[in-house]
Amino acid sequence: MRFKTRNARVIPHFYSILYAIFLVPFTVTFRMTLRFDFSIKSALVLLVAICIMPASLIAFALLSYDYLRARDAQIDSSVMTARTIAYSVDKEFSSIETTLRALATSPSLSKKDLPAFYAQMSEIQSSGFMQNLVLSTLQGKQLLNSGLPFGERPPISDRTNLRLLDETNGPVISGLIKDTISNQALIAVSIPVRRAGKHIYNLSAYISPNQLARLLKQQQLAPDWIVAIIDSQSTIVARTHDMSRFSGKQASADLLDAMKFDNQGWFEGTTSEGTQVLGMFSRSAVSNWSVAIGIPSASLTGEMRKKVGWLALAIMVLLLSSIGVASFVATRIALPVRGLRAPALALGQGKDVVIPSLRLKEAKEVGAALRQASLMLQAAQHQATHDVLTGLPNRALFNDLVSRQIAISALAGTQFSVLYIDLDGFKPVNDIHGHAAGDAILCEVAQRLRSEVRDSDMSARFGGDEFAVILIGTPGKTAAKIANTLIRSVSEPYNFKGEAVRISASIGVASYPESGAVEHELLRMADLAMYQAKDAGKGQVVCASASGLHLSA
Ligand SMILES: Nc1nc2c(ncn2[C@@H]2O[C@H](COP(=O)(O)OP(=O)(O)OP(=O)(O)O)[C@@H](O)[C@H]2O)c(=O)[nH]1
Repeated sequence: MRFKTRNARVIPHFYSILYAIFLVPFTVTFRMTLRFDFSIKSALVLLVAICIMPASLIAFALLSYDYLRARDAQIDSSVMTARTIAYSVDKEFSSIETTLRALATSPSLSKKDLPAFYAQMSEIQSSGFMQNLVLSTLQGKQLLNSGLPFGERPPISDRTNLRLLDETNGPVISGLIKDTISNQALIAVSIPVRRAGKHIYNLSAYISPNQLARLLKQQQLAPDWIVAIIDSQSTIVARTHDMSRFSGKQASADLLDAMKFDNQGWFEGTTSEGTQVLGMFSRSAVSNWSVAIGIPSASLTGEMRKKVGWLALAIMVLLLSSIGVASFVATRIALPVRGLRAPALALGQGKDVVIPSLRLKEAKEVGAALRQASLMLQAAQHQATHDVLTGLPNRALFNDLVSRQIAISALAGTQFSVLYIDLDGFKPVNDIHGHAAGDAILCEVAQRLRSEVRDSDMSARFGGDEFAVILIGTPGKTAAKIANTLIRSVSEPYNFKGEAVRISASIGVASYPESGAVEHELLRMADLAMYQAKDAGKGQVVCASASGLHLSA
């Protein structure tokens, strides 16, 4: 037998709840990730929360489901218990009826031998099972009462069951009746005594409600369960708790409401003393008496509350420890990633990229890529500003240096000179010894020029067989002397595959500020001077001064 319970209403929604548990957080998170920038830490913490929260909610849902199932089982078994107790009550009444029916057939009664019949009644009463037995007329006048000495009668007639006994063959069970002899509330079980089909007497047995309370005790019910036996008039007859207080009172309103339409079932409400209970009841179809069981809600949900408490604690610990681990991992990831900021900025500024110690594989890979990019950038920059063959600075870098030096010298009031160098007789080297020989000699020329000037000066190759030198802080005269030194150096023979190769150089000298105050003017003057040196027969030095171009001795 199943009862309609809350659980039954919950189960159809169970899968929708699970669906919502998973769908809602994931949708929210997905939208958040689209909208906001996350730090590694917040992303990991969020991830942990997303992983743990649905599992936690499922655990709570399963716990609730488990509780509802357990409550269902409790309801079913408690209704069965109520039915069993109601059956025991019926059996009690049935046993009394059997005794009464046997007594009603007594030959003493047929012979109207009332003393002998009284003796029989007394004997049954002395068994202790019944409070007393009464033989009365159809009008309710007591003829014999086993609770009184033979011949004595109570002052008031009991007419409780008379009308019913007239209509039925019994037994008729009264509610609680005030016994005029013992002054106790008792229950009367009455049958009609018939002879030749004629109703001649009524025979009743009175039992105490304690007799029924004993039945409750025999059931070994949980001590906090409040169990009551209720008569057909909804009056509490016996009870496990506070019987003296509630016996003879109406059952609680909640129980009466629940019993209005069903013979058995359950309800949630309060008992007569106001305890919140989960109540189960069963009404006997034979006697119309009921048994109600009230399980205090506190004891029913106590275990559930304990489990929920432990689960909440476990989830809290899991969540906090996971967030702690996530934070630690996030820091381990974020530190190396942040450590790449400085190298990236250095790369952008064209500075040396120094990769710090990064304890993360991916960050190390990015660091290595930054270093590689830095080297490639440096190589590209070198290529853009240097001559590929000789490695000397090219014209662009040289011009740039001249511009800067003009600015510096203008401020400092110093001088410097620029030498334009064009090799003499270089073409025949290519023609006679080949292009490779020409290349080797160009490199050697570069080397000689570099070695003849200071580190603070700079030699450059402009292309072909054209070179240039800037001499920092050097006035024109000194520059002319150095130019002659350079011609001597360049004119030294070159050894190419055992052969001595000879070339020379023509040099034009221009000095700042004498020959020009701006870069292009200064360089143009050096160029003109160099052509003048060529025209003067090569292997010469010509200086450009304010007064014109002069051959240097
Ligand atoms: N091997 C080699 N030769 C080059 C390179 N660049 C230019 N040349 C050659 O250098 C020569 C320069 O020409 P010129 O300056 O007229 O030759 P030159 O014999 O020095 O002439 P003068 O200056 O009048 O003495 C040309 O033959 C170019 O082909 C280079 O990178 N390597």
